Amino acid sequence: MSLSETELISLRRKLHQIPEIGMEEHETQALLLQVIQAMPQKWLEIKTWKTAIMVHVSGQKHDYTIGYRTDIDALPVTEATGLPYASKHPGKMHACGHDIHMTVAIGILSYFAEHQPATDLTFIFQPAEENASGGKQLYDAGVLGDWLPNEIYGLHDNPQLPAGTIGCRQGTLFAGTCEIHAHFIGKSGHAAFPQAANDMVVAGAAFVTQIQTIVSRNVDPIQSGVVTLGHFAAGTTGNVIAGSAQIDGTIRALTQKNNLKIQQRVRKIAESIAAGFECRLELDLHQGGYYPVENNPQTTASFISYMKNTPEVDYQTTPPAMTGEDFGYLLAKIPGTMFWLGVDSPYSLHSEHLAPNEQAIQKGVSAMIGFILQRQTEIN
Ligand SMILES: CC(=O)N[C@@H](CCC[C@H](N)C(=O)O)C(=O)O
Repeated sequence: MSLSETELISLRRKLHQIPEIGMEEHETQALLLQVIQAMPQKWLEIKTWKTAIMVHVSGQKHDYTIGYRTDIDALPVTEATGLPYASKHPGKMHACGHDIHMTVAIGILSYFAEHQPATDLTFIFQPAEENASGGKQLYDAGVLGDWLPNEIYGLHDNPQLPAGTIGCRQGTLFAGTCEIHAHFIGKSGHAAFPQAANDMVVAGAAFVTQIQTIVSRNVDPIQSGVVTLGHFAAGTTGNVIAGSAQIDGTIRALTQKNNLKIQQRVRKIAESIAAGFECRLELDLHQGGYYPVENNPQTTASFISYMKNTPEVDYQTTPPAMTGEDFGYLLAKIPGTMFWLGVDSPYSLHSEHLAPNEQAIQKGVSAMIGFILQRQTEIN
């Protein structure tokens, strides 16, 4: 039998209790495998790669494959929801709702394990969306082989939308991101003798200040961009001059062109600060697989048309968001569509208080099963 809403909610709570950081999702992988192996196996084949799981559902015809992807990793966040099924892993939490994502994927898979699809389907349970471009790693490793989908879909939960509402748009849904890791290395010394040291608090502060000009002075104001520096660590105490400053942050832009332009400006400013302050710079600008999430015109037209015209689905066209997703990499390789699933919470993604409304799960499952069935008639 396809999994019921009650069974799905129970699974989601189990997954919620065992959050794991990217590429360490061993317990999560074991639980998902247990659930998948308990489904009818007639049309299923299962492969694993590191902590990923791939499931192939053999359809009535084999000339086309529709893909569905979920991420499975969690964040280094200490949960503060007070829920009875809160995280059992100290300092880790499904604060981005990937437990909801996995459960929706399992719900869709359990339906097609019972009802043979018209075309082949490939389900991808990918690790490390938050930290290590797990989708890119999996794709580049070539492990999908002939299970590589012709088109692919994936969702992200959205606390700002009512539970179960589907949100989508043509074009760019999410920004492309790039991590900034800048290390300025000078010379420490006594606070009383600045002439004998090279103070990296001052160099780092100058970098932080100058970076603020990128979005205001270098990015077309009609377009947009973000440069956030979320971490600055320098020095040890008030009367010792700091010999090093480590500054970390992230770039966000809705086009790859703007992302690269911002990267280039960050590099230029960091290098000029290092030259001006006569210090050493170690700079890592790391984009990995976090390309802008650009929805394909054809698959997205079909997706939006189904969601808009199905009375059981609440649909909203949503604006682009500055969140990132390594699904952007898969969409650069395979046409497809990413969409939002509303989970109605006053707290944002990555908040230690995030408590998604579980009613979204069944609505997401039903909407996606309906869409796959409809899409298969369009393809055949
Ligand atoms: C949906 C979401 O919150 N995604 C993350 C993706 C992280 C990208 C990368 N580690 C970076 O910080 O650039 C996000 O922070 O948007």
